[in-house]
Amino acid sequence: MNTVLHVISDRNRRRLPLVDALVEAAKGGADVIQIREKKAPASETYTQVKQLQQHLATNGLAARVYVNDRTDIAIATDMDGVHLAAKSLPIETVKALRGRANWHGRIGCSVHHIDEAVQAEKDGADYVTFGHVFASESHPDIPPRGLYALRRIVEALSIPVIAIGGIDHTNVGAVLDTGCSGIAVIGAILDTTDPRGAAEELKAAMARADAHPKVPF
Ligand SMILES: Cc1ncc(COP(=O)(O)OP(=O)(O)O)c(N)n1
Ligand SMILES: Cc1ncsc1CCOP(=O)(O)O
Ligand SMILES: [Mg+2]
Repeated sequence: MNTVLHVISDRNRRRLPLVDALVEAAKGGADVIQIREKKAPASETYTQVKQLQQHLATNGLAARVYVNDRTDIAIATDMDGVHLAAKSLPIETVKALRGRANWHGRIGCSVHHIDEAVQAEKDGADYVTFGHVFASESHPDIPPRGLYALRRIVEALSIPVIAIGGIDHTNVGAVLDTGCSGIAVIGAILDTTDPRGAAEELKAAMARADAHPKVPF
């Protein structure tokens, strides 16, 4: 069964212009591209999403596009999903908005502990992301939470669990061995001058892992 690769944008951790880097990642096999620009005004994120959607369509790329936090932009641009962070609207509220807008995107959220993960599933999240699993440049002051904690969350939940934090082609096999449904990365793809090659390398390592995700993403 396939596991998925999410690539998350970070304007401070990329070598190429951001949209170009994300399109290259999609060419290399990224399944989901998430626009995560916490400090950008709505109009800027909206424009970035539109550009990315257009470039993916022009290149015939099937990668799905998600946005971090901004349910309004997800609905306005008919995105494939929204990823809710700790300070985002509550899951139940976003589900209600989804229904009212007749939008069909998925709603995921970040969790940092098993209790939060169980609660997110109860609240109706379509998937959760747990991390950071390994040391990550994004969280230099917080100790990594590790593979054991990831495995416990996978075992406890019936929705897909995506792993994040410090994941690359050298350790992705151990991550997928937990039964999680996929991975999310920034540095392994964006912090390179060849995001396409890096995505291909990571997808090849994922394929070699012969993973058996508990649930498909
Ligand atoms: C797929 C995916 N997983 C995790 C994150 C991290 O979310 P973040 O915006 O950092 O959320 P909080 O840590 O603030 O709760 C993500 N963006 N995407
Ligand atoms: C946003 C986020 N949340 C937990 S770890 C992380 C950063 C992931 O980046 P990298 O893949 O470079 O460790
Ligand atoms: Mg975070």
